[in-house]
Amino acid sequence: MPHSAHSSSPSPSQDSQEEGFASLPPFPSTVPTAPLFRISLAKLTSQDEAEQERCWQACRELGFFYLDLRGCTPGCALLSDADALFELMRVFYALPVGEKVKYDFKKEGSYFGYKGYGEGIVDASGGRDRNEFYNVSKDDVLGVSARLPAPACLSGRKERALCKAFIEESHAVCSTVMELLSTRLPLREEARNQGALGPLHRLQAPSGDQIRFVRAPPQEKRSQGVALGEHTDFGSVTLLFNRLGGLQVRLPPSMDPVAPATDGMSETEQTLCQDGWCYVRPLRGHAIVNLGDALVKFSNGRVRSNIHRVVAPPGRQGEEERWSLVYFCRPGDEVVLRSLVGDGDAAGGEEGEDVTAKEWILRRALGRREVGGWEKSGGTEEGSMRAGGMRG
Ligand SMILES: O=C(O)CCC(=O)C(=O)O
Ligand SMILES: [Fe+2]
Repeated sequence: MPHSAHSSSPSPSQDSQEEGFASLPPFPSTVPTAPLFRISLAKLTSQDEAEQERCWQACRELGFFYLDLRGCTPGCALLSDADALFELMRVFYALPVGEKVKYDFKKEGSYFGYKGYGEGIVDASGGRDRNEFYNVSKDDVLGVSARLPAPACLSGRKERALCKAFIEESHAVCSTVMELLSTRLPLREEARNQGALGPLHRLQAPSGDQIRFVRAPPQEKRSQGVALGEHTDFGSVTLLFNRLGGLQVRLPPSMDPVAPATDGMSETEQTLCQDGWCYVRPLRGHAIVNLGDALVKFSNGRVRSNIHRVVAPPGRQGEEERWSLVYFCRPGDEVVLRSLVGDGDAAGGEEGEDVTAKEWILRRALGRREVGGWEKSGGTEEGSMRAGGMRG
C-alpha cells in the first residue's frame, strides 16, 4: 500500500489547532509536501497496537513522521519546554557575533557550541551554508562531563534547568520509539538479552546527544537556495520543532508527495522540488521525528535514515527569519556501530569497519566544516536512497 494512502495529508482547512504559528505567515498550499504519518505519542505509550504498527511502517518506509505530542502529560511538558527554548534561542542569537564566536570549539575538535553563518559546507563544490547553529551538550547539562564555556544567557540556573528538562523529555520520547523498534527488529539473541537498543542510549552515559538551536535569516529572493545541505542524521533519533517550512525530504521513488492544493509555485520552488524533493509542513502540537544512520547500522538497513535538507521557506514564509529547535539522540560514545540483527553486517556501513559512535559523529560533524570535507563526511545517504529501507 502506498505510504500516502495511510496518512491524512495535512491541509490548511483540516484542523485550525494544527495549522499556523502565531504571527507567522501560513505555510502555502502551493507546494508539494511529504506524506508523513501522524503518530500519537499518547497512543504509543499506551501500547496501542495499530499505532505501533503505523510507527514501525513509517520507520521502515521513510524514517520520518509527525509525532503528535498533545493529549499526554510528557508530550505537553515537552511542547511547553520547546516553546520556552524558542524564546531562549532568540536571546542567544541576539548576542553580537564577536561574542558568539567565543563558543566555537571546532579547533578543539568538538562539535558542541557555536557554528557561524556560512561556516558549513553544503555541497561537493564547497558551497556555504546559510544558517547559524548552537549545540548544547546533554553531558554538559546533566553533569556527565565537565561544563563547557557558555554565554551568560545560557548559563543561569533557570536556563540550565530548562535545557535539562527538555533533554530528559526528548530522550524519553526517543526511547519510546527505540523500544518499539527493539520489539520489531529480528535482533540476535545476545543483543536482545543485553536489553536491545535501550542500553546503547543511556541518558547518563557519555554521548553526542545535543540540543541544537538553528537560525536562518531570510534569503535574497534572487539567490534563494539551500540553507543546510542535504544529509542524513548520524545519530539514532532526531526530534525537530519547526514553525516555518523549509525542511525538505527527498522521497524514495516508490512514494509520491502530497500534491499542492492550488497553483502558484514560484520558479525557485519548482527547482527545489525536482528529483523527489518536497517540503515538510510544520504542524502545531507535533514534533517531526526522523531516524539516523546509527539505527540503519544497528538494524542492518531495516529502517531508513532519509536524506533531508533545509531551503528557503516557501511562499511568504521566505520573508521571515527561520528558527528551529532540534534534539539529537545518539548512541553512547563507546558503542560500536554494527548490526544487531541476525544476518551479518552487510548493509548500512562499510564492511569490516568497526567504528564507535564517537568516532563516527566527529568524522561526520567536523568533516562538514572543512573545505573538501563533503565526501569524506558522508553517511548512509547513498545507501538510504538505494535500499529504500524496505528490507523486510
Ligand atoms: O532545521 C531543520 O528543520 C532541520 C535541521 C537538520 O536537519 C539538522 O540540524 O540536522
Ligand atoms: Fe538533519
